[in-house]
Amino acid sequence: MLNLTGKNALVTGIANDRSIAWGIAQQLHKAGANLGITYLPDDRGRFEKKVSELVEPLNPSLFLPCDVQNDEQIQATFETIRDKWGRLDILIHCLAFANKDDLSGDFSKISKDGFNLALDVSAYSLIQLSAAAKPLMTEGGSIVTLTYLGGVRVVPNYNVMGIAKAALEMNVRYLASELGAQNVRVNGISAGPIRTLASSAVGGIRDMISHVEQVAPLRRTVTQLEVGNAAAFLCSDLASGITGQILYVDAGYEIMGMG
Ligand SMILES: NC(=O)c1ccc[n+]([C@@H]2O[C@H](COP(=O)([O-])OP(=O)(O)OC[C@H]3O[C@@H](n4cnc5c(N)ncnc54)[C@H](O)[C@@H]3O)[C@@H](O)[C@H]2O)c1
Repeated sequence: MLNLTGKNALVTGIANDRSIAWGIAQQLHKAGANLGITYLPDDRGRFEKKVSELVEPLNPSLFLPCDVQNDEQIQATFETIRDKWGRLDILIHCLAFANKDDLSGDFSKISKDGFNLALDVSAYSLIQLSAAAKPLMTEGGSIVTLTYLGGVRVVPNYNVMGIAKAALEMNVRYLASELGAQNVRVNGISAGPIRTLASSAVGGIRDMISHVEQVAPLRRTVTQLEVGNAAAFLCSDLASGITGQILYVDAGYEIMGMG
């Protein structure tokens, strides 16, 4: 039985009701986890109110601002977890960012600043959040991040995010190797394309989705809740022997040699 009762889970990356992190948060809640939710704070307050209203039915016991480019906010987030929860069991890293200019057109035009930004937010952040989580995962734990096929194959327009996802997937392996000694498992979910705020910045996302719908074995793409189910599984004792892996939740698209 998939049961996360008594587990403290921090979920990052909810922007709205299309977010993959929202699908994950709902399934972790359904499995009984106690949730902490972070949102991206900004001067325009784009997310705080919207996300707070969205997650209310899941009764999160923590709701905190956390921009992964802000070291003080990361520190404050994990200090609050230590003070309020004492222990962390689950960390969901479900965020990424790149300039729109670097998500279409010629790959070779990616700027150094655009490269650094994408890698910092989308890949380095997993290292930083895992380092902060490590001392709090005193009874073992599970860390799950979100990746995409564009990190291992060339997908038109994915460009700088492809490099970021390649780095992220390698982070999963190195972190799994280090944290396994304290029974913390680290895995990635490689999700099929889903329409979200972040994916709308990738050039030609509609074409990518309709292509997957035509050629994936299941003849469709996946939903946020299906990704959430896989995340809940990876965070549960049912996955106690699984670490350092990338699990494809993509309606089977990854196996196809000709599309
Ligand atoms: N949508 C897809 O097709 C798809 C497929 C595979 C993987 N993914 C991955 O899933 C994850 C979630 O993306 P999504 O598609 O749900 O889009 P989304 O826009 O709903 O989520 C992206 C999140 O990243 C957050 N974020 C951006 N910069 C941040 C920062 N500096 N600090 C903290 N948070 C920040 C945003 O606030 C947002 O909540 C990403 O890693 C994305 O690459 C998405």
